[in-house]
Amino acid sequence: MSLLPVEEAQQRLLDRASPIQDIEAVGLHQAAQRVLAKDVVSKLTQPPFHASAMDGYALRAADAAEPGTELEVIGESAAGHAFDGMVRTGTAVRIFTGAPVPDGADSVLLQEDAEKLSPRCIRTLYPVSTGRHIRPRGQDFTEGQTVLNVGAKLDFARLTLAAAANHDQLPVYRQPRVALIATGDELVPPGGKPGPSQIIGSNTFGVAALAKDNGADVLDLGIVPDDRDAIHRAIEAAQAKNVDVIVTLGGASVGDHDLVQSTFLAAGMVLDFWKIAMRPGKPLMVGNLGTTHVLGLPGNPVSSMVCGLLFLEPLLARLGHLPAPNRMSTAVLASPLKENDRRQDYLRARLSIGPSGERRVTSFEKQDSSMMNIFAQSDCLIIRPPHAPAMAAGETCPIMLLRDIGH
Ligand SMILES: Nc1nc2c(c(=O)[nH]1)N[C@H]1C(S)=C(S)[C@@H](COP(=O)(O)OP(=O)(O)OC[C@H]3O[C@@H](n4cnc5c(N)ncnc54)[C@H](O)[C@@H]3O)O[C@H]1N2
Ligand code: MOO
Repeated sequence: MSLLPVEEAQQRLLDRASPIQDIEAVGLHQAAQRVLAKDVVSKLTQPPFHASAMDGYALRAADAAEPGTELEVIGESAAGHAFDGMVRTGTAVRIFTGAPVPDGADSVLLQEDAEKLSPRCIRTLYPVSTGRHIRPRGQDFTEGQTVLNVGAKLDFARLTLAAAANHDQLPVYRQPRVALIATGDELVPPGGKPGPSQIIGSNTFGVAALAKDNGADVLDLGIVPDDRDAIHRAIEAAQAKNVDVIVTLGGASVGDHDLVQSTFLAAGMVLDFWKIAMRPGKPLMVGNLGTTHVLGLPGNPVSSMVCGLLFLEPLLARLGHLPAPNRMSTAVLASPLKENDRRQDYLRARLSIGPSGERRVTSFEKQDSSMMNIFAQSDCLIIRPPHAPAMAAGETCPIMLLRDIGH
């Protein structure tokens, strides 16, 4: 099988994926960052009454046209406690922010603009115009109005609007369910004391975090040894949970102990493609087990992270009705790059801001795909297309952002 170009591999993966249609109703706290499955129609009008925007006095603007007018204070309207009388000429009602404006009043005079002569009498110091400091009923939205559309991701602002529109539950699409299976006899979980020839199985945590960032519900099936039966049991465990995606970590290459592909094939997986013209990440495998997407990520930590960014992230976005995060940008090279070979290269690199405010990028000298320390220090990946010619410092190159500068 020849090496597949990255973009073609991404397209083939996405062509097979369709957004999840299952809908569930969840409480508002659970709804944060989820995607709306139906329009949200307001159940009430907001504000539900003409409301004061300030602390002061509700009155008739005509009474306050001339500063120095004395008005009788006939009552009080506070938030949650309306005044149910009528404001007539020559009278005012003490009012507080958020309180209903009493009948008859058409404006609110700031308390700073009034002199309190006695508990029942004020003198106006400034004129006030009609409607001043009053939030009209329905100014924000009205009952029956569509305030949010299907497909909206419920960020903090939209969630607050949905709550204000009197919804305590919201219909959202089911999150994509992702099972993670790390394979390798050498792997032990973090926190213990690795024996001779053992290393820490770390990739799961990064891939899980990336999947969660992209809206997934993650099931970590732990570490399984390089053993067909053990891998098969993990596949069955994933299937029992009806996951949408199974991600394996390691065992994707061609060694005698790389058993992932053969075990999945024996379990019925239809292989879509294997081996991509990219570095790192060449042995990436993609297939389908029934309706479940299978992503076999290489074991080298940087390879699995880069494959996660390039393949798992857009897949989860598609399944979850979201646009894939746009990580693409450009930067000015701070140091030259040599010509590239046939694999699309993703060079770990650091960003800085140049003297004219331009974004400058410096690639790390060492690019070994096992080096997580360098990857974690990288702000971006410089993209080097297959056979890209050498580039001089000062030229602009495409990059893929890993995080915002300074984070
Ligand atoms: N003869 C060839 N050998 C290799 C090729 C090839 O084309 N021909 N490809 C190389 C490339 S490129 C990569 S990438 C690796 C990936 O191989 P595998 O996916 O089979 O990965 P493993 O062999 O299982 O592991 C590689 C490396 O990563 C460590 N590892 C594995 N899982 C984890 C984990 N969950 N957390 C942390 N580290 C992990 C593992 O111990 C190995 O050191 O194959 C090359 N070989
Ligand atoms: O493609 Mo591998 O991921 O170079 O180490």
